[in-house]
Amino acid sequence: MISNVANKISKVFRGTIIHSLEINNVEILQNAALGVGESGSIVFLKRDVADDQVFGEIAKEYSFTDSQVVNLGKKFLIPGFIDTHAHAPQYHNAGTGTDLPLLKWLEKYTFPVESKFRELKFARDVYTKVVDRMLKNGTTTCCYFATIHLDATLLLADIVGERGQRAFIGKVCMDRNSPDHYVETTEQSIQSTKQYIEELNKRGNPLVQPIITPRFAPTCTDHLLKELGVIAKDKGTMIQSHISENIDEVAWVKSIFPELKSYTDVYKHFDLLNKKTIMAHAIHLSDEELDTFEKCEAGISHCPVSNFTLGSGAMDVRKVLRKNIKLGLGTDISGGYSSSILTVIKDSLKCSNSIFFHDKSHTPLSYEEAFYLATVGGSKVVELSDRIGNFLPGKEFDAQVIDPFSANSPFDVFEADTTHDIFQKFIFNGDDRNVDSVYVKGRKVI
Ligand SMILES: O=c1[nH]c(=O)c2nc[nH]c2[nH]1
Ligand SMILES: [Zn+2]
Repeated sequence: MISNVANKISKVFRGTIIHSLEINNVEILQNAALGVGESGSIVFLKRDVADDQVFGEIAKEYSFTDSQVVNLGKKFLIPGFIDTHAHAPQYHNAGTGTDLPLLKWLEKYTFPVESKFRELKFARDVYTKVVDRMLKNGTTTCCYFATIHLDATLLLADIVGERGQRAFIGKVCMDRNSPDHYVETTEQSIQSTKQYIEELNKRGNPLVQPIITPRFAPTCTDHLLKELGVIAKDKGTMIQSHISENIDEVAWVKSIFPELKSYTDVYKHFDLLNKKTIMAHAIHLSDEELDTFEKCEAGISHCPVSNFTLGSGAMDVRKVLRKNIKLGLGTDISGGYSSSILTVIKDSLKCSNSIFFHDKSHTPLSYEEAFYLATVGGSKVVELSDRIGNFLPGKEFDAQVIDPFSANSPFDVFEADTTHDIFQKFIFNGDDRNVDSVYVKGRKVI
């Protein structure tokens, strides 16, 4: 009998459980049982427990009763998705402003909407809706960019905390090459970043962490980049930014930092490239820059929906994976129009296929690999692979119950379909109508 209080069972899921162990190993467990402890951690994962007697023995061993058992029936359990790159304020614009490339898009649509977040009423409305939408789509962990506004960024953190999502939230820093209505002084940017970290840490929610967020190199002075590198090191925080998304952007960085070797070298020079760094896009990096990512153990957020929409280019996932660089998926709301990681999974396959069209040596990404990137891959990028990403005992229970037979399900299941087929149908044709419930660290949040 298990007596350890931390391991005291609160819930047991019985039925089909699907998760990734390795990039090419999706484990589909039929007749499995997963026990969640009162602390929100996974206490056990048992395979092959169809037999009631075998299940009864597990119930005895872990001291749980029938009333604590959730029989999944025709539903199945998968890990929560990890969105490694999203702009919460841009959710206001999601699905609009899809006609311009990056730099023009920032100027015409993005900076104007972000500057409105100085008003807390406006911020509350958008932030409540984006967090609810993310959770409905099964995103249990999200790396959010907020805006330059301290109050509104703390408000986002409070809303995320109330709703129970796991998140990294960054106050955006930008002190040059930005419009007059949306820019900070260097001192304001440094001070409000320090204050933000202090205030957020005071809230004491271990699920919601600050992340140092220089918007991207062109909108930050050398002084600001240097100070942000120092703060990140002092506080041990994660770092997020953008890199090498668009050809004009890369040329612009070269003209601003002529003394540095490359875009990657800019972040490295200012101590902003290490194993706690998440760089979005990374489409046009040279082999040498990818080597630097590998050496620094920095992670990449692949955002194909955004890359297709803004016409930025096709990132070569195989090049990144070959070098053993940590890789996750990101919606990049609202460069990406969809807040669903399922949409990102599908576009990551199209992106890889598009490379294969002109390079037959490229092996297209499989949907199982993309599912890995959306879960375990993301957990590595956010440096939480010991806690989330799959259902190994000891990890925290971040999960979605998927119902392929929900009312208004966007796909149909036929008699001959195997569990593998149904899972694949969900990945390609499913959406939030199939997300029955969502858990973060054992707490039901949907
Ligand atoms: O996709 C992007 N979205 C942004 O908001 C942004 N800012 C700089 N670079 C960016 N890229
Ligand atoms: Zn972005």
